[in-house]
Amino acid sequence: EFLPSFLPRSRNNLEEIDDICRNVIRDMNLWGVCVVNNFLGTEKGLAVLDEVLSIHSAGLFRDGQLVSNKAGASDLKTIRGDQITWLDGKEKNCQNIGMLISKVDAIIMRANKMHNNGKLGDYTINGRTKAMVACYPGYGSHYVKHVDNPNRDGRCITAIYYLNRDWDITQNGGLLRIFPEGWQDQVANIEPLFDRILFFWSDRRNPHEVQPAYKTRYAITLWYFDAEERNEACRRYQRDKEINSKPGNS
Ligand SMILES: Cc1cc(NC(=O)CCC(=O)O)nc(C)c1Br
Ligand SMILES: [Fe+3]
Repeated sequence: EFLPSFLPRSRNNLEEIDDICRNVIRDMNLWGVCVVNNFLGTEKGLAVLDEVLSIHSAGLFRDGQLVSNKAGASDLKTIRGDQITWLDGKEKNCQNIGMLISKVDAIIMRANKMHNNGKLGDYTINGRTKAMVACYPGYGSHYVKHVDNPNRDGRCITAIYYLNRDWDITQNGGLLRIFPEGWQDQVANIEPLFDRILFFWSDRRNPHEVQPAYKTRYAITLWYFDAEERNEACRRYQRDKEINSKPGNS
């Protein structure tokens, strides 16, 4: 319907981006972890979910690694971990995933500029991985406790967008538990709720695990690079490759 022009414009998305940036900067510098709910709004969130569901039903997810179940060797049944696929968001029928990626980029790049002369947590962020779309198929699939970037591969921030509607953690499991360094014995229990995005430092400060999920659980992950750490990792990789390619080396 026609809206009289004198009505206040809805908060434009730059104001919204600024608000989110301030939250991200504060929480990352205070806790190393930041949760933002209602990131895209229901309608756009559902559009992203639809694209992920159609990718999944098209069988484009690579089977996740096999993890032996808790019963150990006795019971040979193995449980698939997460199934994943990598997207840059420009593929056909992925425009909403592409819009999500652009919004996360806008937040990270703006937060990077806003905070003490262009550094977020003393990082200079200049790139990221493709988007990793992950699906935990349920039936107890989980992800063991790990650190995303234990050996300075260049990744400084992990961003995970969750797509799970009507998620009941008591029935469906799939809790992400982070054990932030410096929090003493406190842990961060993150429910993988629809339209929620989570940011955390990718290095050893944030070991985390996904507890067994009993309903299909979707997430889209982006990892952002720190320029210096990434360049150093690439130089190390090149050097190792040269050393290993010389005759007589292992
Ligand atoms: C493939 C891969 C997946 C993940 N995912 C999570 O940690 C789960 C987070 C969540 O879905 O809540 N992490 C690493 C370091 C690799 Br590699
Ligand atoms: Fe991880």
